[in-house]
Amino acid sequence: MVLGLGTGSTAAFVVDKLGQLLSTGQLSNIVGIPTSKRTQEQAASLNIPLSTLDLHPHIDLAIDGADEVDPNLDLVKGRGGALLREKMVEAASSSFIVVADDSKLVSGLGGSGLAMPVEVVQFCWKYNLVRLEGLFKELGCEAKLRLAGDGSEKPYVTDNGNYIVDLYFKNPIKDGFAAGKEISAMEGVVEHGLFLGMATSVIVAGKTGVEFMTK
Ligand SMILES: O=C(CO)[C@H](O)[C@H](O)COP(=O)(O)O
Repeated sequence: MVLGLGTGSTAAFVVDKLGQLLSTGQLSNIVGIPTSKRTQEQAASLNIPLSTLDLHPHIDLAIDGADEVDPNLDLVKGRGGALLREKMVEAASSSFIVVADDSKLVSGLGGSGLAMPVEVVQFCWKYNLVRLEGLFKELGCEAKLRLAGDGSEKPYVTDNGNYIVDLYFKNPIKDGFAAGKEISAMEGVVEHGLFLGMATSVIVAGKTGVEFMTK
């Protein structure tokens, strides 16, 4: 079985569990396709066999976390910075299961007030930041370059050598597909964090237990 291995604090639990199941012999014959360098390092440290999309262009199942989940199982992903590889791996997967807690549930994407990331090339990133903010002006969008988070003014650099512009919306996005299309059409945009029509099911943990959301 070819498994897409997600990125983030939730996906890390999944990777840990896979490592444990492999080491106790409860699982065998799997190969993992990691969605970030972080996940690659974690999986390698647990002796999970790894490969690439080049060698395994068809993935059976991907498991990952999400930042926002709407009632249609459309997602915002990439606050962990791995959106490009996540989207490539998850788009190549026959099934894509999201694991999240109920704080991630929103009625409309962009509605959490937290970031919706867009990966952009480093060249003239400010030009694209201004264009992205202008695109969603009527939603009260504020665009910010993501920083490395080490207290410096250095930008965060993705595994692919790009920057991230985080979009903060005052109002949720009405038409995710139209928004995604417009963002992707911008020269210099590499990928955006709207994962639409991709999740097969979502496992949501809440105070009262675990709920399965399917289409
Ligand atoms: O998209 C992601 C990384 O790019 C993560 O899946 C998302 O940010 C959720 O992370 P966490 O499980 O830590 O809340």
